[in-house]
Amino acid sequence: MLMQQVEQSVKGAVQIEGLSVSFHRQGRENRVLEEIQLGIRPGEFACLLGPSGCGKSTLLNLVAGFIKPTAGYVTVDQQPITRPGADRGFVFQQYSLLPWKTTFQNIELGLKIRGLSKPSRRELVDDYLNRVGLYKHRNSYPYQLSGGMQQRASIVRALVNSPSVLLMDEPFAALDAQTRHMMQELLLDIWEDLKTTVIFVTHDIEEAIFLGDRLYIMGVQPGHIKAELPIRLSRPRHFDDTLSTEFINLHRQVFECIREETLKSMEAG
Ligand SMILES: Nc1ncnc2c1ncn2[C@@H]1O[C@H](COP(=O)(O)OP(=O)(O)OP(=O)(O)O)[C@@H](O)[C@H]1O
Repeated sequence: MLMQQVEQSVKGAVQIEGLSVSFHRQGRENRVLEEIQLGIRPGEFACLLGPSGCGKSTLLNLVAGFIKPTAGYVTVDQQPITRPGADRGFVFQQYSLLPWKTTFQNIELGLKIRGLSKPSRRELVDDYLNRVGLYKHRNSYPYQLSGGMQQRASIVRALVNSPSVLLMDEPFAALDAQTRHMMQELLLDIWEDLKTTVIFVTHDIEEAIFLGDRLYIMGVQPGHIKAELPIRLSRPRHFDDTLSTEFINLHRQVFECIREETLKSMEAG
């Protein structure tokens, strides 16, 4: 059990109300998201799925506070989001470790900025590094790590700061299939300890069903929440679960829902 477990479980309520975003380019308005309404409970694992360009990353960036909405708002634990903050950790698709720092130094950075003492930083970071099998690579530089190892370090870097919400934008998309499955199981293992709220963007239907408590399937033109689907598969989940009839039926249901939207966006060119 990780040290931060207890304090995590009651934080991380995300509320999105009437959220719309438009971008302007060369005098033309591009309405990307319209009237998004959703509530994610503390500790919930929510997955955002939808065709390319429907606005998944934009929605995640709004929760992160990287961009501002045209209308509506996001709150985390009743606090309106206006900018990035330590209550939200972010894991990107691209490996984003600082190349001139070791694994340990990359992970401890946020703790150092927050003023944690050296022994406390070492204890916390090493605890996580052991947990994700990276302890012996603590003094390696990012170029010496595989893609999967770098993403494990990126996840730890986000979690070590005890965020209420972990935002993940296709974090495993660049990994090979075997590594991706291992990373999914590892992420669930950690999440089941910490119960941090997770919002996870993915293209991969199997990944979303395997990980999520709830799927938000987005539609296009402009981006909106088309369907909300609770996933009631028992936990802990294992890769074999993806072969069950229940899983396959859910997959089919989600596939059909996304296919309709993909066809719409293709017809619109
Ligand atoms: N900063 C920006 N300025 C202008 N347009 C933007 C900006 N960010 C996103 N867009 C546009 O918003 C739309 C949605 O993009 P977004 O990346 O959120 O979609 P997505 O569903 O995550 O796509 P993908 O699955 O392909 O990553 C796209 O048409 C994109 O061109």
